[in-house]
Parts: sequence; structure tokens; C-alpha cells
Amino acid sequence: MSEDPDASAIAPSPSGRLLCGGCAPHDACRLGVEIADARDDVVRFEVVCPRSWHGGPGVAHGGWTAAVFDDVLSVVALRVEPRLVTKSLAVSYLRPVPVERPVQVLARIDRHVGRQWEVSAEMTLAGTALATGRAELRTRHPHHFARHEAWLARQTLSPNGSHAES
Ligand SMILES: CCCCCCCC/C=C\CCCCCCCC(=O)SCCNC(=O)CCNC(=O)[C@H](O)C(C)(C)COP(=O)(O)OP(=O)(O)OC[C@H]1O[C@@H](n2cnc3c(N)ncnc32)[C@H](O)[C@@H]1OP(=O)(O)O
Repeated sequence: MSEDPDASAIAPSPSGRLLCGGCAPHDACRLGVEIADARDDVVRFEVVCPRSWHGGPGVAHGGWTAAVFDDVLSVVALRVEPRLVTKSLAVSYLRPVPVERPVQVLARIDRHVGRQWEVSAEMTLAGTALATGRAELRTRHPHHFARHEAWLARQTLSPNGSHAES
């Protein structure tokens, strides 16, 4: 584990977007998140929920809303620190979120001390709050993903299908 493959900064996609590993090959955010405006520790996003993420009729599944908060709350800090993970995420669902209708999300860094980050965001439509999100992030330790792979490799599948550390 001497060389840390996780040490390099994130490269923007061909179209200049900051995308996660699943979306990078598509060169588009599959959640429908776009950065609209960025200042140092505040980022404004324009977000459209794809109809494929609807839960109730014409309204977003709550898991989509949570995933959007996970994304935007990470992005606001990723612009400062490229090696982050989400430690906790809390979402308040205030009103239904319509699909295929642009909504705004404003995300900010509230606090940053050492490896610890506190970030928050609000999703609005025409100035009315639809949902709010709050997260604790951590700067990843070196070799975060390699440690995970090493831990996973130590797990053995028992005959009844359960996992046990070898
Ligand atoms: C996958 C991330 C990719 C992000 C970047 C993509 C770039 C694209 C750019 C833009 C796109 C838009 C952005 C999308 C972003 C999405 C963000 C996410 O969704 S992140 C995924 C969900 N979050 C997790 O998977 C965290 C899982 N949790 C942890 O890894 C730990 O709990 C952690 C780091 C949060 C703990 O941090 P502590 O500061 O509270 O505590 P400590 O002391 O560091 O660790 C506690 C215990 O956990 C072990 N630990 C920590 N890291 C570990 C690791 N990597 N492998 C194994 N164990 C680990 C430690 O050894 C320790 O264990 P002992 O208590 O001593 O037994």
C-alpha cells in the first residue's frame, strides 16, 4: 500500500463537469444535478428530477432527493478538498419535489476543522423550501479504498452464505 492511487485530484469530465465514478462514463449526472454558480464555500445548483426517479405520481422518490443532497453536499466541499466521504446525512422532506421541473439547491460549508466538515443545503422551487439536507463529511485517510479492498478480501463466505472475517 505504499503508492496511494486515491491521492490524485478529481479530473473534470470532458464537458467540464465534476462527476462521480458511475456518471463519468456518461459525461452527465444521472441524478440531474448541474452546478449553476460557485463561490468559495457556497455553490448553487440547478436540479431536475428525471421522471425515472419518480415515487408518487409526478413526484420524486425520497431516495433521489437524499442522493442529490449527498452529491451537492460533497461537491461544495470537494472544490476545496478532493478526498472526501460522507459520514452522515440527514434529510428533511418538507414538500413533494416535482419531476421534470427545475429546482434550485444552495449548498454551503458551515464548518471545517481538520478532517471534519459540516455542510448543509436547501432545495427550493420559486423560493419555497422543498427539502433541506445536512451532512458530516470526512477527509479520507490515505489508502481509503485500498483498505476497504483489503478488508473485503479477508471476508470469507461460510457454507450458509453468511460472511465471516478469516
Ligand atoms: C465513494 C466516494 C467517492 C467520492 C469522490 C468521487 C469524485 C467525484 C466527484 C464529484 C461527484 C459528486 C460527489 C459524489 C460524492 C458522493 C459521496 C459519498 O457518497 S461517499 C460514500 C458514502 N460514505 C462512505 O462510504 C463512508 C464510509 N465510512 C467510512 O469510511 C468511515 O466510517 C469514516 C471515514 C467516515 C470514518 O471517519 P471518522 O473520522 O469518523 O473515524 P475514523 O477514525 O477515520 O474511522 C473509524 C473506524 O472506521 C475504520 N475505517 C475508516 N476508514 C476505513 C476504510 N477505508 N476501510 C476500512 N476501515 C476504515 C477505522 O479504522 C476505524 O475503525 P476502528 O474504530 O479503529 O476499529
